Amino acid sequence: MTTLKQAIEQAKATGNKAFIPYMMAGDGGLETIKPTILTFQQLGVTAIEVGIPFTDPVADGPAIERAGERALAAGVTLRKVLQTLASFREEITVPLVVMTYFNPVLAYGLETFAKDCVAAGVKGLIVPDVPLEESALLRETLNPHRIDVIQLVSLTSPPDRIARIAAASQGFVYAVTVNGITGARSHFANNLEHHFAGLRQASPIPVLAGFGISTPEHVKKMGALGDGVIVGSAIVTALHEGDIATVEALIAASKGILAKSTL
Ligand SMILES: O=P(O)(O)OC[C@@H](O)[C@@H](O)c1c[nH]c2ccccc12
Repeated sequence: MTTLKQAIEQAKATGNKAFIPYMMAGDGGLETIKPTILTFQQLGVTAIEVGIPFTDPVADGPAIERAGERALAAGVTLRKVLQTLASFREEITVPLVVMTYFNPVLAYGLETFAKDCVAAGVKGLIVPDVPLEESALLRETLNPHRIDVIQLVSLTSPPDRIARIAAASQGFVYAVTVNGITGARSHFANNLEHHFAGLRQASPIPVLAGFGISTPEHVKKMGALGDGVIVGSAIVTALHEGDIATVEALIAASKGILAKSTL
């Protein structure tokens, strides 16, 4: 079974940028999880970020917050999501990354959570409310189960902190491309090239850009800065509206972009 790093390297080897769509698990009911994942796989995504609905999603913008409310109203819980994933585990061909806040994991019990993640095909974890300084416990619990703990780097992190985050992150470094919460943006800061150059130099593992990326043009532009992109709100909104053409166009934009250094 492919690891995150392998999947991202494989995208690169075929001349593509990594593309990781975010889905709010159970937006539309638990039964939508399987068809959504199978659709993403068919469209050639590199990995899938599976969001767990939570009552206090401090890092989430309106589109994802609303999706979370819909999923919670449908009775979706972390346990039910992991059970659902495990039920079609053999059909999952790309690495899954669970995105959740720390509280549901703590309530679940760390060790049980790790075991249930393995049964569900989970290869990575993003917990945005656990800062670098507190992240060792997650790595100690999850690494023996071959699950990567992914760290986020913000635009405002000073160089020494960027270096420490890059050294601690696993699978890839999640480079946040805007200040603030998730959600579509119409433009980005103009010092991103410099930021990414420093980040890539500091990081022994791939660097992926995420936050605000919501059009095929953004995918191309942000993809070229690093090793790939993560797209959340735009995908969540399109899925909710049944607009697969938009999902397809976003993914297609990640194909055939050469890395800047090879141009
Ligand atoms: O929605 P956006 O702006 O495309 O950003 C990706 C993001 O949604 C996804 O990775 C994510 C959803 N919730 C998060 C919380 C923290 C970090 C990342 C996330």
